[in-house]
Amino acid sequence: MPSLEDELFPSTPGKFKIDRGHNINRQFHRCFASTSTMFIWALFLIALTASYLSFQSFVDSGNRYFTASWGGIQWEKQIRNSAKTNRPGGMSVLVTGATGFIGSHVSLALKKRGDGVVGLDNFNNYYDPSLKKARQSLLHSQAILVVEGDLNDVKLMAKLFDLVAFTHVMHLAAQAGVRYAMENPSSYVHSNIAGLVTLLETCKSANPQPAIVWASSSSVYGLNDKVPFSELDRTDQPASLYAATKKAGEEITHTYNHIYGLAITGLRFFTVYGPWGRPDMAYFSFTRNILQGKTITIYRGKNKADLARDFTYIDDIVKGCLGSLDTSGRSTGSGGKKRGPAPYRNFNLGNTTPVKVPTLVNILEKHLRVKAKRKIVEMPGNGDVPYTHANISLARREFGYKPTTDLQTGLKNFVRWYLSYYGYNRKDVW
Ligand SMILES: O=C(O)[C@H]1O[C@H](OP(=O)(O)OP(=O)(O)OC[C@H]2O[C@@H](n3ccc(=O)[nH]c3=O)[C@H](O)[C@@H]2O)[C@H](O)[C@@H](O)[C@H]1O
Repeated sequence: MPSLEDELFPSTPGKFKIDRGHNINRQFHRCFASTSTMFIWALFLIALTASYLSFQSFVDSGNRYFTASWGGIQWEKQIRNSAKTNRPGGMSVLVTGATGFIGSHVSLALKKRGDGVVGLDNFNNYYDPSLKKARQSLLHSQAILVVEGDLNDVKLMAKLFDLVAFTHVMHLAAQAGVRYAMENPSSYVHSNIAGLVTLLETCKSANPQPAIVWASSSSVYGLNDKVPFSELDRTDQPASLYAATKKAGEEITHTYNHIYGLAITGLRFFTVYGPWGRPDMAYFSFTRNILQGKTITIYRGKNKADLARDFTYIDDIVKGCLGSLDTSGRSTGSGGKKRGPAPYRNFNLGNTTPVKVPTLVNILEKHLRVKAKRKIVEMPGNGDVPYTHANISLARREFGYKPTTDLQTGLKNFVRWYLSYYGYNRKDVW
């Protein structure tokens, strides 16, 4: 069987071998053979160049043939339909991370009140992608299209803005998780830094420029020990790479606001929980392990102090996101040029009531009616902070943010969802 190399480079001299017995025709044959050889070689070179160029353009078309499923007239129509608003003065919002926990809830809430929504998500496997697919089905049932693609795909991002004049971007796509940053640091740089910059570059060039609301994190307060955390407190002591990339995001967004006139709001979320939540988070994995009779590990801080979090319920966070979008103000630039100052804001979105982690476990035990097997260990030095506590007066003043769900109620809703989603019969548990 000929190798690929043999096929690409056939042994041309053999093909034009001259019969040495025909002397009269020798000159003619030699001449003919050399002309033909040159001709064949020329053809061959042209063919080779053409194949190289077409291969290059195939590769250049953004790897999308290999990795993503977007493009085509039908797809473009679906994007435009999904982005259509259904109320006077409605927004057209690009939601990144749309099949994530917060992204799916915010997308549904926007659609429900008549805003147009186009989702974007790369469906990565940081946690079970089937949960993301299930959230996608939910969005699909409400006529929200989620494009499968990566923030770093410059061509896709530009295409989306070619198709729709988005008024707002709700940027929730990120590599989440505080402790995972020690396992896979580059994924944080890829999504939270490079992906953010690609998004901002796209938004800066868009005409009109959208206003941007994006997910920062309570983790930016890092080792700050002044409580409750206020937006005026220092955020220059991150305790994890995750926190450092979120803090960097705040600095990067400030730059784009300053240079290009993009209206930008950063939301510092405080340990968000609830139905359709993230399986990597403590309340979720504790629930799974308690139900499976497995031991849960509870971290404890210095001097045996319990860790505490300002756990914030998803519905309150959704209200905060919508309030931020509604008050975002407008970007002022066009054609990549700033035309005047635009709003730049950062808000805490927390619950204002920190709860100790062992108390969270007590509440789960009560709702699940199963006793947890607990193992208490010293907090490993992997990026955790001992406690978080939000001062939310700024968000309250700007858009009336007022959380109303306590941890008891929120976890009850979560447990109800968990049991039904994973097919538990209540009798199995109680
Ligand atoms: O507010 C944020 O900005 C972040 O919130 C969330 O981080 P955290 O507050 O660390 O939440 P989460 O992991 O649920 O741990 C909760 C508590 O359980 C403790 N914890 C955790 C795991 C375990 O096995 N044992 C344990 O005690 C643990 O020590 C901690 O005290 C998001 O994940 C993050 O993406 C980001 O959004």
